[in-house]
Amino acid sequence: MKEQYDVAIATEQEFTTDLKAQMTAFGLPCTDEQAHDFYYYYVQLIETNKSLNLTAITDMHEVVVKHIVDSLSCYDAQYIADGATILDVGTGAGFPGIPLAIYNRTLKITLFDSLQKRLKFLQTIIDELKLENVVTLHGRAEDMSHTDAHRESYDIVTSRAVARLPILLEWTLPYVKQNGYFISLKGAAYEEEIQESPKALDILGGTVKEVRPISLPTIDDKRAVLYIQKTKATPNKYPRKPKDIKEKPL
Ligand SMILES: C[S@@+](CC[C@H](N)C(=O)[O-])C[C@H]1O[C@@H](n2cnc3c(N)ncnc32)[C@H](O)[C@@H]1O
Repeated sequence: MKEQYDVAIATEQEFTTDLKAQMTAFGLPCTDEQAHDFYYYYVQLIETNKSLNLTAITDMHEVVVKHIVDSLSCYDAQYIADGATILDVGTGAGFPGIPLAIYNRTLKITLFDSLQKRLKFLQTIIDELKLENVVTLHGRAEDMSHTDAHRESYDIVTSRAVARLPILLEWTLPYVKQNGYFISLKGAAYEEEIQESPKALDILGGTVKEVRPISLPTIDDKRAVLYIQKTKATPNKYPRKPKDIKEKPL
């Protein structure tokens, strides 16, 4: 933890210059207002990380590229229309939900996590940045989709770094409205994970519409965004009990 206490916080000018450069390199223009909001989020992330485990990434440039630009790498109006309802499953410190909410304030985003402390941190960001388009939801992904308020209720579900794809599909697809999308932000093993998933996709009603390899500015690693459409209803018995999902993935 000592290291985290010593992390230097960049000035707003340093942060904004880098953020705008990396977002432009990725093809996403960034306004001054958005940059200002992202700076506030970055500072709070680093400050709060001293007492609450939020992220292992604390270097300013890495926060810009690996958290902010990476979160926005899934943003595409072809899939994410203005005003869309989005559930971010396993949002943690708010990725990709908060960057999407700052980038497009018409999106109606629910930040969902099983850890209340992280949601409390996110509520302070929501309040301070007046993100009227964002709410938090506390619970387990496997439980809440059995309630009428949440089942097949979201245009889009997003998730980054939460579970392997066959498990994640059982957690997320029940929340997606028919014809909506589950958008999965994945790391190096994405091809292997897709190969593990045909049975889960078939049972749960998902179809892989696009696998988009992502190349982030200034770093050389393998990642992709998967756009998975909900093409038929998920049978009511899914998701199964947490133990069955983990021990017997579809
Ligand atoms: C590795 S973090 C990833 C956080 C964030 N999405 C990111 O990319 O930085 C995984 C998050 O998923 C949450 N999580 C794990 N299992 C969950 C479940 N069954 N239901 C809801 N959230 C869960 C954890 O509390 C944690 O905040």
